[in-house]
Amino acid sequence: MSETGMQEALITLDKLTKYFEIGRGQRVHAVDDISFSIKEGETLGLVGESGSGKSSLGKTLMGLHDKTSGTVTYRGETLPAHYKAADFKRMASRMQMIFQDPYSSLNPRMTVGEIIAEGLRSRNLDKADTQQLVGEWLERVGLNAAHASRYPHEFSGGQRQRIGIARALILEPEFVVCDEPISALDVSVQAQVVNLLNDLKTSMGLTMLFIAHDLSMVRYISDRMAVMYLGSLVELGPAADVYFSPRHPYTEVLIASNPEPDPATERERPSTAIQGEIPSPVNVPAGCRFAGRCPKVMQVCREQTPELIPLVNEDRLVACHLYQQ
Ligand SMILES: Nc1ncnc2c1ncn2[C@@H]1O[C@H](COP(=O)(O)OP(=O)(O)OP(=O)(O)O)[C@@H](O)[C@H]1O
Repeated sequence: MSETGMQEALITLDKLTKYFEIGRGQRVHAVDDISFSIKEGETLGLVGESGSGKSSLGKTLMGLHDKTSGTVTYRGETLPAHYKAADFKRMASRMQMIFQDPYSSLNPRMTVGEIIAEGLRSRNLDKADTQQLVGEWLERVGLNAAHASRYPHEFSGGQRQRIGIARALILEPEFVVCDEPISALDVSVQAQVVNLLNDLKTSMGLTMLFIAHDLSMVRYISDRMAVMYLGSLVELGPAADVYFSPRHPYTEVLIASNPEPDPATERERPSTAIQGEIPSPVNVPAGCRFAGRCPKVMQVCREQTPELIPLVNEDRLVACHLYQQ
C-alpha cells in the first residue's frame, strides 16, 4: 500500500511479446504486445480458449521463456529479457509458479520432502530446520508431516497439487502465477484446492495471476479478469462486471460457452455460444484477430487492429471497434 492507502502495482507488463520461431520464417504469435499491471494483494484472472497464449504469458512473465520484446517490471525493477541461473535464484523468493499437471510436475524419484525442500537450498538451513519447515508446510496445505518420506505416486491428484503448492510457497513469495492449477483434477477436489489457494492468498497477502478455463471459477477467485484471444488482450475489468456484462463480442461468446454452476445466474448471461476453432497464431494477419468469428464484425475490423482503450464511465478496457470513436 502507498501512503495514501492506494494499492500499488506489484508487477507491470509493458508491450510484452513472445514469438516462437518455428522455422521457414514462420513464428507463433503466442503473446503479442500485452500491457497491464497487477496491484499488490490483487488476484488477476486470465481466461481464453486453449491456444490463446495464457501459459506463454505466465511463463514469459516468470522468465521461463525469453522475452521477444517488451518489459516486465517488478516493484519498479525491470527484469531481464533473458534470465540467467542467478536471476532465477534471486527471483525465487519473490515469484513462483504453480503448474497445471500435478502428475508430471513432481519428480517421481524424489521424496515429497526433497521436492518441497528443493527451493530452500539457497537458504542454507540445517537438516533439522529444513525438515521442520517442510513438515509445517505439509500441514499447512492439508497433508501430514509424516508424508515427507513418501513418493509422489503414493498420492492422489489433489494431494499432489497440494505438494506443488507447498513447493511453490515455502519460500514465501509475494507473487504467484497459478497456471490452470485445478484443470487436471477431479471436479470433486477442484473447489478444495481453490479454497486452499484462497486461504493461503489471504494469510500470506499473496498477489496472484490465476490462469484458468473455467470462467465461473475465475470470477469466484479473482478481483479483475483479463480475457485473451490469439495472443492479445481483448478485455480487462472487475471480474463480476466482465462476467455478467461483457463488452467485447469475444468475451460474450466465451462466457456463453462456459457452463454456469449456479442456475440462478444462468439467465443473466448472453445466449450465443462460440463457433468454430481458434485460428492459427502463426503469422497473424492485420486487423482485429477475432474478426473471422465475430457476430458483430464491421468493415473496419478487417483493416485495423483495435487498441485496448478505457470505456467512458466504466472501470474497463476493451479492444473492439464497436467502442472506438
Ligand atoms: N515452445 C513452443 N514452441 C512453439 N509454439 C509454442 C510453444 N509453446 C506454446 N506454443 C504455441 O503458442 C500458442 C499459445 O500456447 P499456450 O500454451 O500459451 O496457450 P494457452 O492459452 O495456455 O492454451 P491451454 O489453455 O491449452 O494451455 C499455441 O499456438 C501453442 O501451440
